[in-house]
Amino acid sequence: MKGTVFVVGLGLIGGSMALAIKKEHPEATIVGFDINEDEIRMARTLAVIDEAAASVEEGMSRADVIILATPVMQTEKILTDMLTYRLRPSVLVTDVGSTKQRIIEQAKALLDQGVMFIGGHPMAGSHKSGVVAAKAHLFENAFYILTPTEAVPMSEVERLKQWLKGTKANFVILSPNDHDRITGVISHFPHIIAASLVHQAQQYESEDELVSRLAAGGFRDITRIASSNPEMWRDILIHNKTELLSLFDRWLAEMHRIRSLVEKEKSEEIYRYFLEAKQFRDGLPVRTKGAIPSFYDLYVDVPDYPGVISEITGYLAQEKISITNIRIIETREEIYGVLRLSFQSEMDREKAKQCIRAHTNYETYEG
Ligand SMILES: NC(=O)c1ccc[n+]([C@@H]2O[C@H](COP(=O)([O-])OP(=O)(O)OC[C@H]3O[C@@H](n4cnc5c(N)ncnc54)[C@H](O)[C@@H]3O)[C@@H](O)[C@H]2O)c1
Ligand SMILES: O=C(O)C(=O)C[C@]1(C(=O)O)C=C[C@@H](O)C=C1
Repeated sequence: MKGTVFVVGLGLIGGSMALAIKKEHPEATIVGFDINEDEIRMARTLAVIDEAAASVEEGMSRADVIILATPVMQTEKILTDMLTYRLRPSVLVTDVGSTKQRIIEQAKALLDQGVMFIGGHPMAGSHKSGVVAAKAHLFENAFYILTPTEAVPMSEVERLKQWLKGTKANFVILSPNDHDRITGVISHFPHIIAASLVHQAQQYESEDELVSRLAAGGFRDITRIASSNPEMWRDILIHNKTELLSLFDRWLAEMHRIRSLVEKEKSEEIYRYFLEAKQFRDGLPVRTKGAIPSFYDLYVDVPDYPGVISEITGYLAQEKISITNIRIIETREEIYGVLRLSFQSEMDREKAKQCIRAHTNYETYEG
């Protein structure tokens, strides 16, 4: 598609969106703006944007699509400022913020002026920030939630999806309330827990400096997200306050429940507590990232050492099992990578699973 896409906020998500759009629509012009001039310079050096705008207002005046990719409190402010800007009549405006209710509330004034605003949230990311961490494939196979209001015709939602096709994400439409309730449970509250675990370890560290030196795999896995951008998370907590307050109450009740089981040494119940959590966790489609699992995919947890891919493909070749696609989709900190192998049929996938199990002790999962 031809046109000018203006990205405000050239960080991890804004940069990744710019790259994904350019990949699918090379004829589009990507214009960017960031309050941090270093990010603009870096975005140009890395060819994430074609041009830098002189200001938010200047960039918006020539845009066919506007993507707000700033922390959510900044997005709210920009939405207010936009009310006085001169925009193209057919402009499509969207955001990528992790919360939706407050953003949509703010965007109502813009919608009242006839500007097509569609709230958005690509549900993939990282604890890293800044344009240097941006990747064109960041959102591939992830959920991408859209929260159009009734004022937005479906044809405009389809137009936005066409622009965002390069993300290769699975679009899902939700109400802003449902969005904030669900993301509160599976994203926002877990970030609070991760940060609180780090705080707890830090307090113990003052008593014994061995704490951080011994902090190993489990602690690192569960606290990775505590390394995320504090400004972004401060804004999210304030925006989703109501949901989070009720989650705090439920979490405290949950902690009291397990605390009491431990206090009373209820061994059978403690076992069940972990078993039920394991069963639910193991059933999550974690490795596919997205809504629609690709068929005949097999995921293999592989240790991160050179030659491991050729080792696995070698075993499969010996048994004449052909692979249609192979990809490392995720690297867990330092220990494992996840290898995604795709097959033409269910039978091939089953044979591959047996073959890998026979030759290695790597865990395999279906999508
Ligand atoms: N990081 C994730 O995992 C993730 C995933 C999905 C959505 N989001 C959402 O995406 C948005 C951006 O997050 P990110 O991870 O890219 O953060 P980031 O820190 O990497 O990038 C944000 C950028 O916005 C710029 N910025 C801040 N205020 C600005 C303003 N007023 N005008 C112009 N630029 C401004 C900052 O300088 C920074 O470069 C947030 O709303 C966040 O909630 C984040
Ligand atoms: O992988 C991570 O580091 C993330 O925290 C990504 C994550 C999430 O909670 O899943 C963070 C915030 C977003 O709004 C969407 C995705």
